[in-house]
Amino acid sequence: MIFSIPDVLTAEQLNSIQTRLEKAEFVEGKLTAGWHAKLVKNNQQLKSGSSLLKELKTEVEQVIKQNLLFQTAVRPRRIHSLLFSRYEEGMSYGTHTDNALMGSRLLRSDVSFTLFLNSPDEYEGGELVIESADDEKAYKLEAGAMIVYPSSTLHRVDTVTKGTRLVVVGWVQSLVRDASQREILFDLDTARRAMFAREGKTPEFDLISKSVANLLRKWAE
Ligand SMILES: O=C(O)CCC(=O)C(=O)O
Ligand SMILES: [Fe+2]
Repeated sequence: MIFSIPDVLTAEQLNSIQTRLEKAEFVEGKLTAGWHAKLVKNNQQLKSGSSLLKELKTEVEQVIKQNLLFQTAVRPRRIHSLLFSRYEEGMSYGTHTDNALMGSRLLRSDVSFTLFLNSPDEYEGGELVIESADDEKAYKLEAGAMIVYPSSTLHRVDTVTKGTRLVVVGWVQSLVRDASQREILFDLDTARRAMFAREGKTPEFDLISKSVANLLRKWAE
């Protein structure tokens, strides 16, 4: 399931993050890419180990974690490996797949996300393109919005031909590893919330709630 979430960050939060990033030290993105992704990764990212990275990571993780749509659709166990990436004119990230296990703790990447930190008006090109078996789709969202997609895909960032693209990318180890199981839970949860809003706590709502809980018990790890 690929979906977007608008307004994950407020204008104030975006402003504050942008201001802090303006003065920050960025390094070559290749430093954190796997051996094959290195060949096609041409961007910059906030220096790892810096206190600013720690501070921003905590802030952004906190906001993402609290988003209800994210919680129900992704079921995060760990949000991890956040990178603040910058693409200047001429930069891109060619077709690749994300590493399955990341960092020294070998956290699994079930779900990938890109949270856009500046407006699409500020740059040309720079679309995130996600491939499927017979098609591909390009995403370039408003500042503060986030695109969420399965880590199992091939994807790329097209060349920025003008301006600067600023994003946070990150990965999630989900409580529910299987994407089709996550989708069943998401659909049932969405349906029961709609029923609750319309009719309150009916016996049908209770039955669906019971199923959601029992499926989670079966599938969560
Ligand atoms: O910048 C993006 O939107 C995605 C970057 C990406 O694919 C990655 O860092 O693995
Ligand atoms: Fe990627």
